[in-house]
Amino acid sequence: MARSQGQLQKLGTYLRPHWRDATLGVSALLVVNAIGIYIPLQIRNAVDTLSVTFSVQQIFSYALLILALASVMLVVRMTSRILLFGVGRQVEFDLKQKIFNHLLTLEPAYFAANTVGDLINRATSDVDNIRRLLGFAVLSLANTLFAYALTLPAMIAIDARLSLLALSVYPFMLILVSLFSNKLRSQQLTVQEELSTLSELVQEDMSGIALIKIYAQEQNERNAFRGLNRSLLNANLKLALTRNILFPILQGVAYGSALILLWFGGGSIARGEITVGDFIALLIFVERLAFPTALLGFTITAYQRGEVSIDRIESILTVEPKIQDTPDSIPLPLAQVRGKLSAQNLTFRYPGATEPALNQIDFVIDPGETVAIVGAIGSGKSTLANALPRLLDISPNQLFVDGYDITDLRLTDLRGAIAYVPQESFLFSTTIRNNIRYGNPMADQSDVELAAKIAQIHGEVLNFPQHYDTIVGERGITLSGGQRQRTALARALLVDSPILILDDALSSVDNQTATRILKNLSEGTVRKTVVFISHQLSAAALADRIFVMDQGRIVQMGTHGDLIEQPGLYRSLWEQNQLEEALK
Ligand SMILES: Nc1ncnc2c1ncn2[C@@H]1O[C@H](COP(=O)(O)OP(=O)(O)OP(=O)(O)O)[C@@H](O)[C@H]1O
Repeated sequence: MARSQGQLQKLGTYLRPHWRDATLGVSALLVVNAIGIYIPLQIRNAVDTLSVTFSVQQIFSYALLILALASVMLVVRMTSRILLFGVGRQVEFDLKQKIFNHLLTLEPAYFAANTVGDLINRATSDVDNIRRLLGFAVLSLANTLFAYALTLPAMIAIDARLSLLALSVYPFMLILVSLFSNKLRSQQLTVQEELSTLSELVQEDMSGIALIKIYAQEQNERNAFRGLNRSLLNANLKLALTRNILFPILQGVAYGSALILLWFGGGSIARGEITVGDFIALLIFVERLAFPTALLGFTITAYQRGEVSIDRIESILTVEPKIQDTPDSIPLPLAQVRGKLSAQNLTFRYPGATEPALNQIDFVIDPGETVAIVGAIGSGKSTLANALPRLLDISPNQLFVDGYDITDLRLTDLRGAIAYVPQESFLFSTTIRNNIRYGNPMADQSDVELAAKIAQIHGEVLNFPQHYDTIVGERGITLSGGQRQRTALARALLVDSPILILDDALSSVDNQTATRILKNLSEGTVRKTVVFISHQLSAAALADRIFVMDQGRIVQMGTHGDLIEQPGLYRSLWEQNQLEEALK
């Protein structure tokens, strides 16, 4: 009960911004129902008057009145539908906006724990359920309520006994609908599931088309598709069968009540208890109530489905971002950032992990210094790169920018001070120009080109069909791994932040080009602080200093010259690297 109250309150909050439209829509329904009562009463009067004294003029004036009323009812009904379905659509818009905005506040770890498919499902199907609930369900609930509240007294005023007899079959309609609606719902769900399995197969096969051809698996894939497509067909046929059974039965029940009325009403007319006009009015009233009654059953199902969806949506909206500003966050304007980075006893453990990914790390990196971080796979290099712009939930007093604890700094300022190129270079489906100026959309062409030149991609962009206007990504041309990485680097260079972190961001670029890029970076007029994470030791060797990581710790620090003099991990990595180079 308390849960249901909570859901109703939530519905109230969703509706509140649109209360005017909702109230107008519901009021319009009241008018529709009032006219709906008035018309049968006029028909009764017409029949009764005309059976006593027949006149063409009177028929004409009754017909005109009924036509006018029916026209008004039509327009008001349309208005109520436009308003109420509009409210559903508005709430759908608001919720989608709210979910998307909220998702943008959450840290990457949240997305690692929740699949994108599930989040998209909540933002589409669940929001859709709420839209239906607020459009269709509010409309039908109000309609049923008004229909009964106005029609019942009018019917009882004509003949209470006949009215109750005629309506006695309607509870069966409700029971039938609620019995069938559970079945309809589970069958609808099966159809949706079968459809998404089929779509997943198509999506996967189209992405892996080269693999299918290389392994000559076309026939197997065809068979798999046929199997899934058949399951979808079966699910659709079952759903159609249930619908095709239910709707004629409902119609039958409605006719049943008309039959009862005929049976008992005939006698009442003969005994002079009601007039023929009364009888016709009753017949119309009973018919009027059939549709809202059946709809009530579906409304209850829509409400139950909506309740589940409210829970699923609220479970996203109530997640508190772990990494966010506090009222005491300190601003750090870009112009004041010097670019000093330091760590004190930095330790970080991923949720559920037994070993820390970063273990008691200490360092100081001076403004303008280029530091390479090298080490074995899984030694914690990317974790350190993610920790600096606070993409991970780092505890206070461990990491500092210009002496400020990063957890005290305003997030936009901290991230504005750091340009970060992650391991996976992600490009949006837009032009190369827009990809490069993603962090600075107002940058002009000369800035875009300068960044592209430093990142050693400019020459290749000029060879593309539309140069900087070439569309890349899913809807455009496919760039090679190295081209993607250098485009992502140009994007980071364009924002011109004093600190640049490259997380293995040049792994697909050949050693010579990587070395040239690193030289470009260290030769700028205003030197950036560069953290260069790499497995390419020949490029890393150019750095001012090298940090060597092993199992979450920095085990060695120094210049390339110093480090190859000492026995240790760096020297063995370097010797291995030299051997590999010689064997190439
Ligand atoms: N999201 C995560 N959840 C749990 N453990 C993680 C997560 N990301 C990384 N790890 C673990 O943390 C450790 C450090 O990983 P990290 O990616 O920082 O290493 P790396 O040195 O960058 O490796 P590589 O050179 O392969 O990029 C590894 O043991 C890894 O399995």
